[in-house]
Amino acid sequence: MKKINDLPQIFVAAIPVLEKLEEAGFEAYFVGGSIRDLLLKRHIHDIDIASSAYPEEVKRLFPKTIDTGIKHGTVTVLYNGSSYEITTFRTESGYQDFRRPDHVTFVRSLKEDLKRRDFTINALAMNTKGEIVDLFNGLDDLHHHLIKAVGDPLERFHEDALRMMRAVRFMSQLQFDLEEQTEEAIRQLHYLLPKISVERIRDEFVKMGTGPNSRKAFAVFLDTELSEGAPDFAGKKDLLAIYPSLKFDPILESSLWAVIIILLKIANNEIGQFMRDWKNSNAMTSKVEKIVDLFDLLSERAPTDYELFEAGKETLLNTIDVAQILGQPINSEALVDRYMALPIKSSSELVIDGRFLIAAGVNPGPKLGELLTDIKKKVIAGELENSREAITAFLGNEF
Ligand SMILES: Nc1ccn([C@@H]2O[C@H](COP(=O)(O)OP(=O)(O)OP(=O)(O)O)[C@@H](O)[C@H]2O)c(=O)n1
Ligand SMILES: [Mg+2]
Repeated sequence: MKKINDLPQIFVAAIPVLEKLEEAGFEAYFVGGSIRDLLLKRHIHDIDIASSAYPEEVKRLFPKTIDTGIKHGTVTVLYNGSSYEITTFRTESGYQDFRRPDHVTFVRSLKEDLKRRDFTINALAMNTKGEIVDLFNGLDDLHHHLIKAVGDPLERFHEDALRMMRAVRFMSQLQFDLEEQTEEAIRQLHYLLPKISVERIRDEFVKMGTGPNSRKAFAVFLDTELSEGAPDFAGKKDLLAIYPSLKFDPILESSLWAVIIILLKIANNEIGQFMRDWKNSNAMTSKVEKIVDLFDLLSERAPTDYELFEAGKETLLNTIDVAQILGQPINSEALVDRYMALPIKSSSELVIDGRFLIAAGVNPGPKLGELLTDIKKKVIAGELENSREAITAFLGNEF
């Protein structure tokens, strides 16, 4: 049995919780993604505990608990300043709608619990001594960098169609290959993806698209037809087929969306709808709109200083990133130099505002806004110094 000797602190801190369950006669293990990430020496963001204790039994053992998902067997235990999710060993039944089941059956055996998990690398468990329980050859698959369904892949994907997205997400994130029969099952069941909520599809899609091997994973996403069930992707395979041959894998989520929108040749006034179809936030949508706008501009001509100012540093750098991913030649160094040389980089850096103009005798109204913009443009163009004296003199000449 493989044994981990120096457990990271995040596990060590939780051991008393597992011990308390064991002392009461129950089984308790660390399970799921944290064991996979521990063995891959990846960052461990949270740990999950599985136990033979039923939720009520867990609640009786610990003074502070929260009913996180009692129906699904999950209780959160507050212990020593940390919170731990403890989920009762369970098998899920009644998957008629291809989503997470709405009722689960609690079981007392670890094996029953592990065999309904998605992939062998996610079906590992570890006890308090650091000993790894590997009932489905997950260690071997981890070693061979393989995403392989536990047992019959068709069953696993019928249980939860989101797992098909998780497969390509892990391919990208972990830089793993997809086992043949698991891939074949996705090809057969790809049409089930629309049963899953867009939010959950989006979260996996973004993890795939911003992972280190997204181009390779995207090829499988297209080849298995999984893409056909994603929002606004149906019938767009030809356009999306460029993705696997991009110059780089996107790292930023905003770059991912901008690249997709550019590949799909989505018109500027339709970006909002596309982003809403994917249930993206308004903040992400406006960020992406600005990037695509600037990208379109840069593809045609050099921007003016005022256009660079209006785009702002974040959009400029993000657009350069997108151009590099797409392999679009742009002189990024010169653009950044020009931006850095702008006399002001945001409107708040202008030494005057509307109130200053009113005090200087300008009548309030639409003309005032126009005058302020005019002054800003002149300052940015280097035609007017950003000082009260220079601007006062300029006003004197104007009136
Ligand atoms: N559709 C799903 C989602 C989760 N799981 C199981 O529940 C564990 C925890 O799920 P989750 O936290 O969603 O995923 P992780 O594999 O932990 O990946 P991440 O690092 O993104 O949290 C998984 O490892 C897997 O054993 C599953 O079988 N099927
Ligand atoms: Mg997890």
